[in-house]
Amino acid sequence: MPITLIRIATRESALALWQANYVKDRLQQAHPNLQIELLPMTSRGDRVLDIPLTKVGGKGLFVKELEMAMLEGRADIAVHSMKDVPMEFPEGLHLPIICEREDPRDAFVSNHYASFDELPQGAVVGTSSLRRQCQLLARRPDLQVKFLRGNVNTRLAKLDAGEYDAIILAAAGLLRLEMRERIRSFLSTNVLLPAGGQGAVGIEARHDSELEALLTPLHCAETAARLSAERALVKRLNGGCQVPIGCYAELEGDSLWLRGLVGSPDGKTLIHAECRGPADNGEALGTQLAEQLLADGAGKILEAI
Ligand SMILES: NCc1[nH]cc(CCC(=O)O)c1CC(=O)O
Repeated sequence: MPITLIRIATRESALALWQANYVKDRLQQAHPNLQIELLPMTSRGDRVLDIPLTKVGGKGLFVKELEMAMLEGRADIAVHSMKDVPMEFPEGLHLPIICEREDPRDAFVSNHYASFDELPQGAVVGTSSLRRQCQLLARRPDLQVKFLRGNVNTRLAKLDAGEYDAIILAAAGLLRLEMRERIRSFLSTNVLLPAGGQGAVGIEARHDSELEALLTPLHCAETAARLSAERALVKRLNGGCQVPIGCYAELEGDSLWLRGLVGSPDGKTLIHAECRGPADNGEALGTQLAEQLLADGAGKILEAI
């Protein structure tokens, strides 16, 4: 029996729903006769959080629930923000598709200041990402970094309530939610190296060659090559989205240029490294750069977290 229906398990946050609908629309374009349904899933308790606080077997509760739905046959695929996707998959599941990357940069969002450089002495900046915190403090030790969690709309509401002079968010989330006007400026990757996978969406699925063939038109080989290097670096450093690791790969013809960074949360120590290598072996490149960061002292910083 050929596949006639694909069910997409998704979280219910605005961003998760946007991403699921994006995959749905693109799949529908590629296969007009295919039936595609969303299966929105409410998580216990912490559904308002973008970064799940509760970890189950090393994974966020959300990811676990989406995976259960696929393993139990209630859903066929799940759509993830690649920067939040774990490195390991349960038996029977894998991540065959990586879609074209949106803008990978972080965005400066403020109601009073046009750019990071305009922030006055001692300004309060909202982020709960150690990666952002360490890089911003390295540049501006006078700033006060203040805890900020929640989904994109929650974070913006807290900014608007006056709790922060500015907040830092992934540009991709704001662009997808049609909130480009909220972005006062983009932070260059030289100032703020993104998280591995930032801005890219991936599709997790059961092992099934027919399903995979249907999904193939959504795959972006260039994005996948870049992310293979970034994810290998993060994997070698045992990092998730809660650690102060930045990494970013760009294609230069057949070659990848990979930059990586590990920083102490106070921004006093930043370890940078970069390397170039063949684009068809990003994994080796990522591992190699992670080794270099470790040789330069990254291990000590990461152990202290
Ligand atoms: N960790 C939260 C998260 N996961 C994915 C995105 C959106 C951007 C993306 O897809 O990389 C965000 C929001 C943010 O970091 O501001």
